Amino acid sequence: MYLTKDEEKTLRGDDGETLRKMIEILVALGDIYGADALIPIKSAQVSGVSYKTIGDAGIEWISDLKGTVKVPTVLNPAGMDMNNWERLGIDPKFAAKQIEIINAFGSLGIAPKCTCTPYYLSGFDVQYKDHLAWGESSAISYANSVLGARTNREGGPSALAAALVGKTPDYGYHKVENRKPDIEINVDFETIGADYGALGYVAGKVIGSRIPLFRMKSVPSKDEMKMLGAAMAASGAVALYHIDGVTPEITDIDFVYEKPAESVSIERKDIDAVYESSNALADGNDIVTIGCPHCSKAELEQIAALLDGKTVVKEFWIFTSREIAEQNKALVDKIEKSGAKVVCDTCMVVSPAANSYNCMMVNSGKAFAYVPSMCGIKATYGTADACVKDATGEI
Ligand SMILES: C[C@@](O)(CCOP(=O)(O)O)CC(=O)O
Ligand code: SF4
Repeated sequence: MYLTKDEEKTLRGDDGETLRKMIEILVALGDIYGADALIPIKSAQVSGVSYKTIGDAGIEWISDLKGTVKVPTVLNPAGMDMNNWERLGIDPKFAAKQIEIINAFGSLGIAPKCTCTPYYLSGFDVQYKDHLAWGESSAISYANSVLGARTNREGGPSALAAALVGKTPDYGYHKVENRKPDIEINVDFETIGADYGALGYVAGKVIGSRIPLFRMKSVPSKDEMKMLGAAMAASGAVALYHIDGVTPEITDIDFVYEKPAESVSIERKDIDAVYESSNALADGNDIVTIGCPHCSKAELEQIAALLDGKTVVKEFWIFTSREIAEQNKALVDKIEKSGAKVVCDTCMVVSPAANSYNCMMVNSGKAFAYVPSMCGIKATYGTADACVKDATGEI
């Protein structure tokens, strides 16, 4: 891989041991995947933040690093709400470790913004064709597909290396020739709300790590595309998808591609089966969660309206970023008046808070895929409306 004189100096260790180690990671990745150079990135999002997922080895790795990130950088959700961790019953020993992790990232100049929806944050805007180094699979999918930006699926260390160096190796999804669709998915029926998470859950299993081109009857909103992409990245490994007539790259006349050779149709009954699989768990949900990925303002508005005048009869947690919660205090108050809890910086999957429950109801195809494996508890699937009805004891 070609390196500039300055990059060579960094690799020799002239800029210190941390930057030497960081550029070494980038060069190794570039060599493995055939990159010809390092390219500047506009922002980074570092996953591997929760003590639940990185443990003591992760703390040690981050704590050894010195320096300051060169681009705006945010963190993926941590294992707890950093301002209010007692509320969900987090063990103080876990909290101490989590605070240590956030402080270690802080000493590298990374603000404690812990979210999988960095694209909602002010000062973190993403433009079409921007190069990024993001780590969380739903955020990557949203950036590549809905925003038309360019990022590979970075692991925790490579996203942090890119943040500290300000560059990433130019391979994979950074190259336009690797962004062409290679499977067509036809969805010839109307879809709305949680249908998109169920569709992503079904489609991800068919697509694997390929790039789908959806032909859809309905036009999804950005929040619906967020749910579709998150689910496909969890049940499959989809990092980029196109929707005919909707997403920016496929509607760009300069984007040259051929009709994919393989074409698959997903039927309404495939989506219904996701909702229905939940009925098999007869003993009921003892907790309901929404916000995988983190809620937008519009999603908080929807939950607040659905909860209006009602009281929850079981734990109901709604996850969002701290910035969205702070910008929408009235909505948060409205939701919490019902007894539901709006929780920041963390989520149902990366926090240990839900581990002691038996069965969680979700409106997210991604959470539906991950809650059983990462929290060791059962999951049921329903619309936001059904989640609210379950939490308030109406069904
Ligand atoms: C499950 C996930 O959303 C969060 C956990 O990952 P991490 O601990 O932040 O690396 C990661 C992903 O799907 O990319
Ligand atoms: S599991 Fe869901 S809420 Fe948690 S970080 Fe991933 S996308 Fe976000």
